[in-house]
Amino acid sequence: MVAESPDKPMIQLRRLYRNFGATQAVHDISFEVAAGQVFGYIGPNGAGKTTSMRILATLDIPSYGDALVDGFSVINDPDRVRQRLGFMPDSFGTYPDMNCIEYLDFFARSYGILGRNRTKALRHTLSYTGLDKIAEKPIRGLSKGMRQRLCLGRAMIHDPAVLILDEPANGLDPRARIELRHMIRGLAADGKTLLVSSHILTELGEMCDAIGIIERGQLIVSGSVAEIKAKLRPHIDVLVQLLGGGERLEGWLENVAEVSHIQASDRTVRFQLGAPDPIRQVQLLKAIVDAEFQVLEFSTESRSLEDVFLQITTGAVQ
Ligand SMILES: Nc1ncnc2c1ncn2[C@@H]1O[C@H](COP(=O)(O)OP(=O)(O)OP(=O)(O)O)[C@@H](O)[C@H]1O
Repeated sequence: MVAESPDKPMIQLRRLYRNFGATQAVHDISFEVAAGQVFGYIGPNGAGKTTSMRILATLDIPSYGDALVDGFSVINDPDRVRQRLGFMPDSFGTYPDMNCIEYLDFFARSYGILGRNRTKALRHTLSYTGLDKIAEKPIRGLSKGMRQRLCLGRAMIHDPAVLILDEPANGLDPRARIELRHMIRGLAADGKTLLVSSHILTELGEMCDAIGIIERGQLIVSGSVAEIKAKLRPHIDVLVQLLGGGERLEGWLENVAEVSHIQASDRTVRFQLGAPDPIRQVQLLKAIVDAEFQVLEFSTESRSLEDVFLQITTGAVQ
């Protein structure tokens, strides 16, 4: 099942609130995820990610506001939401004595998938998650990575248009993380819409079309990774490598508008340029070359996602 219109929002949070006594676990969160997009939901422990995901998965109800999946409200139409949504929780119960195929078959039956369709769904899920070679292995013998795959398989067995994955990369080794990233991008390429949480921004940055950063129940910032970086980056860092004359370039740059924080040695000059506009960078490079500095390399250094995350969040938990 995939969405018909590519621009249609498949996930919508509309002014969502969830209080537990005095704790405002989710406080006025709104965002949308368009069909076929991967949205990274990032925040420190206790930020409110699981609470909002559980509401989307119809396992909890909001104190105020609404959440919609494919246009259906979790409050008014939870059954339709469940048909369209697969949820992979951050901790999950597996049955150690069952094998992979029995486990997936159990969930396929629970979704009412019958006969040939069930055989097809099982075959597709086992092959997609790479579990086909160990389909008959008991769950108790599976590695953490294989268990995560099995749980993803369980979430996708009924071919939902939307997948909600709560910290799927948690505890995985680097190879398993890369494989997970490929599976997530593959699902998006097949037209699925995904909401994926993590408390590590770099884990998600590269695989997401957009991200939202949540802290203490509030969405602090959302948008594409590039947009968020640009929003938070009033300057760019420039590195110039020269054949020599770095100190002379330092003196020259002191008279250039929007240049600051210059650090120079004979062959290397670093500085900040207060305009992220690429045209300005091209003009500056041309001016440096025209002034007869022997430039070997002119590069801009992009700030890491970790830096961006640290700048946005205060690390506060409740
Ligand atoms: N059932 C509950 N009863 C009381 N408080 C709760 C309940 N569920 C969550 N909370 C509180 O709500 C806040 C948000 O928790 P939530 O699990 O949504 O955060 P999270 O971002 O998913 O964190 P983590 O990364 O640790 O899973 C926390 O302060 C948590 O203690």
